[in-house]
Formats: sequence, C-alpha cells, structure tokens
Amino acid sequence: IWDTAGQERFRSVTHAYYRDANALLLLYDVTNKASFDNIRAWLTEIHEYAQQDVVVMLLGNKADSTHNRVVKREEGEKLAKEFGVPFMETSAKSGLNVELAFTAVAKELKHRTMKEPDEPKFELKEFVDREMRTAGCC
Ligand SMILES: Nc1nc2c(ncn2[C@@H]2O[C@H](COP(=O)(O)OP(=O)(O)OP(=O)(O)O)[C@@H](O)[C@H]2O)c(=O)[nH]1
Repeated sequence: IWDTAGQERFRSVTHAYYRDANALLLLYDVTNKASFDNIRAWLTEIHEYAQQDVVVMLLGNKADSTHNRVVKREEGEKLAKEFGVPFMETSAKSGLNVELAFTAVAKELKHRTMKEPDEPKFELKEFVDREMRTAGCC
C-alpha cells in the first residue's frame, strides 16, 4: 500500500506509483472544497496513467468533522455515479469505513484473479452498498 502525496510538486513521482497499481483509493477531504474539486483532474490522470482495469474507489474523508463540512455526502455520491466508481465517506479519526474500503477493493481483486467460470460476478459497488446498509451507516 502506497500513500502518495497529493501536492502538484510530487506529480511526476506519483505517476510512477499508479502506473503499476492494482487499486486506487482516491480521497478528498469533506472539509476542503478544493480537494473535492480536484477529484475530476485526478480521475483524468488515472485514466491517462493507470492500468485500464485498475479498481478505483472514491472516498470522502473526515466525515467526523460535522462542523467544518463543506462537501455534502450527496455531492460525493453524484460525482462517483458520474464516473461509475463506488463511493463512501470515511474517517481516519473515528475509523468509519476504513476497514470496509480496504476489504472491498481486496475482495474485488481477489475475485478477479480466482474467479471460477460458473461463479457469479462480484460487484464491488453492490458489495459496498450492501455493507453500508447492513451497518446502518451515516
Ligand atoms: N478530523 C479528521 N482529521 C483527519 C482525518 N484524516 C486526516 N486528518 C488530519 O488531516 C491532516 C492531514 O492528514 P494527512 O494524512 O497528512 O493528509 P494527506 O492527504 O496524506 O496529506 P499529504 O501527504 O500532504 O498529501 C492531519 O492533521 C490529520 O490528523 C479524519 O478522518 N478526520
């Protein structure tokens, strides 16, 4: 697992990281509108530099910061829908959905490599939606 820097000055280095990545967790900060607005540019970059079948998940982090929130959950959902990627809000502080985010991409990757011909297809987005409902999340 690589934690790449978001700053522009490291951009040439981060390209090298995601070229070989199997999965990418793309985070924005729900208390920082600019980080949300940058997601489109990141998705364009991913399209350009990452492997075509890379697993991408959009995460709105700092969901615990209710008072400082400037990006609504619905806005994250809408953007994720537009790009056809699964989405959830997380909090590194409280631990909300952190394990689920990693488990979901790991399951997707495992199913891709181990899939038997008669096995039903694993749907990452459905798995995430189902887990969120079960957890009575947010
Ligand atoms: N309240 C809250 N604060 C968080 C959360 N996640 C990170 N932070 C805080 O946000 C600040 C930035 O966190 P980093 O993990 O350094 O963020 P980053 O995106 O990796 O930063 P770069 O490495 O510069 O790209 C730190 O002060 C963290 O403590 C969260 O879920 N909730």
